[in-house]
This record gives sequence, C-alpha cells and structure tokens, in this order.
Amino acid sequence: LCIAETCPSCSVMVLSDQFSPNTTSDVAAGILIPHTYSGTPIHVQKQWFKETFTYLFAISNSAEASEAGIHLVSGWQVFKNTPKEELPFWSDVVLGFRPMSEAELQKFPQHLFGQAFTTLKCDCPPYLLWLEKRLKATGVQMYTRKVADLWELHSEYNIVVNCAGIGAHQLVGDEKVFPVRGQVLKVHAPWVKNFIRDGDGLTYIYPGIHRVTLGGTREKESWSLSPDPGTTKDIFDRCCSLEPSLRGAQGIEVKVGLRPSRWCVRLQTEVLSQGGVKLPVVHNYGHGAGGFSVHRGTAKEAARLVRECIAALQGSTLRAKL
Ligand SMILES: Cc1cc2nc3c(=O)[nH]c(=O)nc-3n(C[C@H](O)[C@H](O)[C@H](O)COP(=O)(O)OP(=O)(O)OC[C@H]3O[C@@H](n4cnc5c(N)ncnc54)[C@H](O)[C@@H]3O)c2cc1C
Ligand SMILES: O=C([O-])CC(=O)C(=O)O
Repeated sequence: LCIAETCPSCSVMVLSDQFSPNTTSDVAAGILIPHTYSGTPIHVQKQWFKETFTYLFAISNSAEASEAGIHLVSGWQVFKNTPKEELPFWSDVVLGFRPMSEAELQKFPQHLFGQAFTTLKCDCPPYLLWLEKRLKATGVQMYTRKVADLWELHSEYNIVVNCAGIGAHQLVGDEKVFPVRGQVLKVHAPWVKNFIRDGDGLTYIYPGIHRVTLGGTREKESWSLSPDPGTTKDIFDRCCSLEPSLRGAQGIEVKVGLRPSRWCVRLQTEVLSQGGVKLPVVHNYGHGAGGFSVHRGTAKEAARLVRECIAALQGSTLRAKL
C-alpha cells in the first residue's frame, strides 16, 4: 500500500500463496509495543515505531477506526523484579507513560514494579481486510500464487519486493530467519477494558474491539501450526492469575502463528543477476515478535528503496537510449 501510495508511476501486483485470514499477521495480538532487534540501531527502531504509531493513531481518530479494527487501549506492563531499563526507548512514543502507583500495583500482588501507558491495539483480521480494500481502491491487483524462486518473476516484473515473513526461510534460503511459534487464545470477556502484560513477555491480556487476546508462548525453531491443548490450559491459567475475572470468559478460540524472527529486519536492496539480466529485489522480512508495531515504518523505508530502484532503472533506460 505504501508503494502504491508513494510511487504512482508503478503498477503494483501482490502475489501471495495465502491471504487473510491465513497469515501470521492474522494471528498477531496486534498491540503496539515494540520488541527490540539486536542488529538494528535503536534510533532506527524508534523511528519505525513512531511512524507506525502516528499512522495508526490518525486512523484511530477517524471514522474508519471501527472498520479498520484500531483503537486506543490503556493498561499496565508489570514486572516481578525492577527491569534494567525502567524507561524503554519507546516510552515517549506511546501516550502518558509513567511508573505505576502503589495503589495500581495492589492489583498485582506477585509483581513489584510496573509501567502504565496508553497505546494502540489492532484487531488484525479486520485491519488486513481494510488494507486490502485500500489496495484494490488504488488499482492494485492481488493474485494467489506461491513463488518458488524470485528469479521466476524477472520476465514479468521490473522490481520485486520480498515480504514473505517466515516464508523467506525457504524462498531465499535465509537461515538467519527462524520461527518462534506463538499460541494465543481469543475469548469473549467484554468487561476486560485494560491491557495487562507481564514484562517477561510470556503472559498478556489484550482487549480488542470484539474479543480479548490471551497469550502466549515463544517456542524457538518450532514449525508446528497445530494448537496444543495443554498450552491452551496453561495460557488460560496464567492469564487468570493476572486477571482473575477471566475465569468467566466464554468461547475460547485458539490460534497459532510462526514469528519470522531474525537478529534484524532484512530491509535492503539486492540486485539478482543471471546471464547479464538484472532483477532488483527489495527485501522487507524478519519482523519477529514486533512486526505489527513497526509495519508502517518498515513499509515506508521499503517504498523509499523501491523509488531508488525505479530511479536506477530509469537512469539505465536513458543511458541505453543515448
Ligand atoms: C502469537 C503472535 C502474537 C503476535 N503479537 C504481536 C503483537 O501484539 N504486536 C506486534 O507488533 N507483533 C506481533 N506479532 C508479530 C507479527 O505477527 C509478525 O511480525 C508479522 O505478522 C509478520 O508479518 P509479515 O507480513 O512479515 O508475515 P506474514 O503475515 O506471514 O505474511 C507473509 C506473506 O507472505 C506469503 N508468502 C510467504 N512465502 C511465500 C512464497 N514463497 N510465495 C508466495 N507467498 C509467500 C505468505 O502466504 C503471507 O501471506 C505476533 C506474532 C505471533 C505469532
Ligand atoms: O509480546 C507481546 O506483547 C505480544 C507479541 O508481540 C507477541 O506475542 O509476539
């Protein structure tokens, strides 16, 4: 969408073997709280988060908010021990970040420190449909197709943008991207209005517009997409110990996704070359556990790289004509 919006001279096609609701992005809890990439400078990660927050905040303040599934949510991140970093890098991007008061901490007898703030939450399946609608409105076409090798696209397209998520492991043979399996539950508990996240990142409760997401798990190198009933019970029990009223939750649905984890998002141009023919590829994958939190910022950078590729292609066509 970012490319279609900022490169009007391009004709954009989206090729994917799966669309919503069958992607990792559909499983995401959709909270805007960044996860740190060890291989990316913090100021860059902060910029990606800020751009994403600003973009979604504007949607949340518009008449589109409900259809796009985006809303503000206030809540607490609680810690059993005081974290090394009391002020995370994103504390001045979210709204009203402050340490929790003693009175608030009384709700969490097993925790001794906490941070209160307001952030954005997205119900991902409606948001993905909203994005698809906007894509189609800008004339972008979408095709179901599994790509076995990027090179197979060179006769049809001038530039390829690789957003394959965990699929990049096979598609471009990137062994640095690996799955971190996550299981979450979606329940009806409309009385839960605040988010609660254990600072260890394992247990969280995120109220959405229609349902509350309960998480979670982080299983490195597991490729299994099958829900595990023992894990469902464990997640539910952990969440009930943070928010006992959840014992009354109804209608548990279980979802599993594979986080496309990598030490840094691969956001770069690579020019493939075979027998003198060149194919510029802009990679944008490896967003791990925090892809939703930085999606617009990384998309903006990918679109900028696409504009660079267009300028280079135009330059070479001009040189060929001369
Ligand atoms: C349980 C869980 C909870 C999460 N919660 C949050 C959260 O609260 N906040 C947050 O910021 N992040 C969260 N995340 C992380 C987030 O979901 C991911 O970082 C993000 O969805 C990755 O998006 P993506 O578009 O790169 O990958 P995907 O959503 O997997 O999209 C990749 C697309 O590429 C297609 N594809 C792949 N290979 C090929 C191929 N060879 N040919 C054609 N098409 C191909 C796939 O079909 C798919 O449509 C969570 C993840 C999980 C699993
Ligand atoms: O950690 C969180 O709060 C939610 C999330 O991003 C994940 O499970 O990957």
